[in-house]
Amino acid sequence: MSVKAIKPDSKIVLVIGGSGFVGRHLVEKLCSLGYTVRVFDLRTTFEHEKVTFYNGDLCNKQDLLKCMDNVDTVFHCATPSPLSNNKKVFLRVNVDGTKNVLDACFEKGVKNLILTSSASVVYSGSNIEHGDETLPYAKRPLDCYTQTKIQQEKLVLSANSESLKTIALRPHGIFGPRDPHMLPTTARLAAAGKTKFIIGKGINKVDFTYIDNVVYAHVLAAQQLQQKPEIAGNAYNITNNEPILFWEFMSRLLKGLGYAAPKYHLPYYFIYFLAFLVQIFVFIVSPFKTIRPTLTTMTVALAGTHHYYSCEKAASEFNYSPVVKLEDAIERTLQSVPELHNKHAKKVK
Ligand SMILES: NC(=O)c1ccc[n+]([C@@H]2O[C@H](COP(=O)([O-])OP(=O)(O)OC[C@H]3O[C@@H](n4cnc5c(N)ncnc54)[C@H](O)[C@@H]3O)[C@@H](O)[C@H]2O)c1
Ligand SMILES: CC(C)CCC[C@@H](C)[C@H]1CC[C@H]2C3=C(CC[C@]12C)[C@@]1(C)CC[C@H](O)[C@@](C)(C(=O)O)[C@@H]1CC3
Repeated sequence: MSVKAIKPDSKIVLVIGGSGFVGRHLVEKLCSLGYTVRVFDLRTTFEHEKVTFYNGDLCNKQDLLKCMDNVDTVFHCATPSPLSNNKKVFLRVNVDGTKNVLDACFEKGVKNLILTSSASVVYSGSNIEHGDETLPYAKRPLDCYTQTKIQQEKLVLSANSESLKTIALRPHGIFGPRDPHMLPTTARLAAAGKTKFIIGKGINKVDFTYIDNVVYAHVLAAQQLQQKPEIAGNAYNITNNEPILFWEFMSRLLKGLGYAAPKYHLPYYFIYFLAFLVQIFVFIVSPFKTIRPTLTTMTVALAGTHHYYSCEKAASEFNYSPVVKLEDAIERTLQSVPELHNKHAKKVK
């Protein structure tokens, strides 16, 4: 089963957050398949002759209603930056904003809503090995991003109905060209000399998901929601199906960027406690100054524990399987970094 091209301009789709990393890759794929694509976002970050851009705030339902006439399917992939540290904004966008998206979908007769959720909605900092969708939502999420992603997913899945089919896709550790989070943060930390250390023993395995596989899953799910109503109302893990040692993956990126791989080990619980103290300090000064630390209990836990997931449910219920293997994905990602283009071009198959 693969994603299908459609009769050109026979279906109108809306990508909320379409100017972002996942959103833009999704928009480009949908256009290539013949969809009429609209983008709703706070900002416009690119031009495309086949795309109609609507600038607005999904927290303002009137803004949303303006772009939803005759829309068949909505892809909701808007979020404040996961590494920002603003609880109010997360609650406002991921929870109140998602309520607006659902209300607008019902008002405008949208048939399908695909939410880009996150595998971390079941992660509270303990090891997860081959975790499937039966795992409960994290009772104590490590940050307000994750807390609001849980609330968001619950809202979307409980809205599933005869008139609006909803589905939540849970990618994990998305990377690829134009990623604004993982690679740039890694490069910034490396440039500051902060990537000499391995947090913990370095034996924790994690999932990373190449952007083309995430986009493929979104289109596949959207194309099957109507034919397979049984998949509606469900959440599905979406990964590369190739769990890798976190520090091996990071070392590949760092060496690809021209930096040395981390080599000195730091005790995991010591760094976790340090991160906890940093967060207390950030909270104390927050009335006076907003600080966005990279060292948080969430990022330390992600760097020091197992967190990889099973995609068997997506494979069996809507035939998902990754279209780009991890090795190729890493090379393509490094090749996409302008200053590294020539160095990696020859390696890409
Ligand atoms: N990047 C990852 O590793 C990852 C992993 C799993 C899930 N996700 C999920 O994928 C989705 C996309 O993430 P991304 O990495 O592309 O993020 P991103 O920051 O690149 O894009 C998010 C987009 O949402 C827009 N947005 C934010 N607030 C808005 C508002 N109030 N109104 C309208 N638009 C608004 C932003 O302008 C931005 O263009 C998110 O739902 C995220 O939770 C991301
Ligand atoms: C050498 C350094 C330790 C490198 C630091 C890399 C770090 C910036 C990334 C490593 C794992 C990434 C990650 C997300 C953001 C960037 C990292 C922390 C993530 C929190 C982004 C939001 C997603 O929804 C996420 C929670 C998910 O489940 O995919 C991400 C988890 C991994």
